[in-house]
Amino acid sequence: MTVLEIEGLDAGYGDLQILSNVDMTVEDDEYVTIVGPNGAGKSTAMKSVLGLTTYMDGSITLNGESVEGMDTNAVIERGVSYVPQSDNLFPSMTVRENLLMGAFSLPEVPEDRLEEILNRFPILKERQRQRAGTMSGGQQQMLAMGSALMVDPDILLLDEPSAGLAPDLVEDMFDRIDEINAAGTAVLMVEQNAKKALRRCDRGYVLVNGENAYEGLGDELLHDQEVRERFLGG
Ligand SMILES: Nc1ncnc2c1ncn2[C@@H]1O[C@H](COP(=O)(O)OP(=O)(O)OP(=O)(O)O)[C@@H](O)[C@H]1O
Repeated sequence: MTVLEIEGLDAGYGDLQILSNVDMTVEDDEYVTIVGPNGAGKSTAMKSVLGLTTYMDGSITLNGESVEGMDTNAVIERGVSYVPQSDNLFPSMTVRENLLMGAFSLPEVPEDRLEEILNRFPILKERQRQRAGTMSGGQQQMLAMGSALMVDPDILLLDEPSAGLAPDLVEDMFDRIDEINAAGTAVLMVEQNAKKALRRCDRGYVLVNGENAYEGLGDELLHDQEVRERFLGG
C-alpha cells in the first residue's frame, strides 16, 4: 500500500515558490531517498508533508487521506514522524526523558515501547540517564531517531541524518536506518551523502531547482551516467 503520495505539488514560503509540480511516492515498506544540489528544495519537499511550508497546488496523501493544508500535529497523528536536521532533541534532558518526550503526542505511551527503542539502540540504553547535550553528534542523531520512533510511525522522515558525522558513524547510521525499515517503517530521507544513500535505499528522486529531474531504483540512479556526472561527482 502507498503510505505517501505527492502529486503535482507547488509549495514554498509565503509568496516565494520553491517546488514546481513535484511528484513522489513511498510504499509502506519502502526506503526512499531524495538527493540533489544545495537549495534544490529537498527539505522543502519533506517539510511540505508536515504542513510547514506554504501550500500552493497539487496533492499530498497519507495512507489514502489528503493532508494538504492540515496543521503539523494533525499530520503527525496520521502516522508521520520527522527528524529535522538540527535542534531535534532537548539537550538538558536525559536520554530517557527525550525518548518519552517523543511520545508526547500519544494519550498514553505503550508500556513496552520505551524498552523496545532502548533495545534497538544499545547506546541509548547504556546512556539513558545521561543528558542528551553531553553526547557525541552520532549518539545525538541516534537519540533523535529513537525519539521519532516512539510513536511507531508508518513513515519516518529524516532530513540529512548523516550531517556532521565521521565516515564510520555514517555507515553505522545507515545501518540503523536499514534496520528501522526492515522492521516495517517506511523511510523518506534527504541526504547530501548521495552515493552512500542511493546504495542503501530502494528508490531515489533527484530534485533540481524545485522540480523532479530523475527518479529510479537506487542502483539505477547510481549507474546512470548523466546522474553520476551531474550529481554524484562522476
Ligand atoms: N523558511 C524559509 N523561508 C524562505 N525561503 C526558504 C526557507 N527555507 C528554505 N528556503 C529557500 O528554499 C530553497 C530550497 O531550500 P531547501 O532547504 O529545501 O533546499 P535543499 O535542497 O534541502 O538544500 P540543502 O541541501 O542546502 O539543505 C532555498 O533557496 C532556500 O533558501
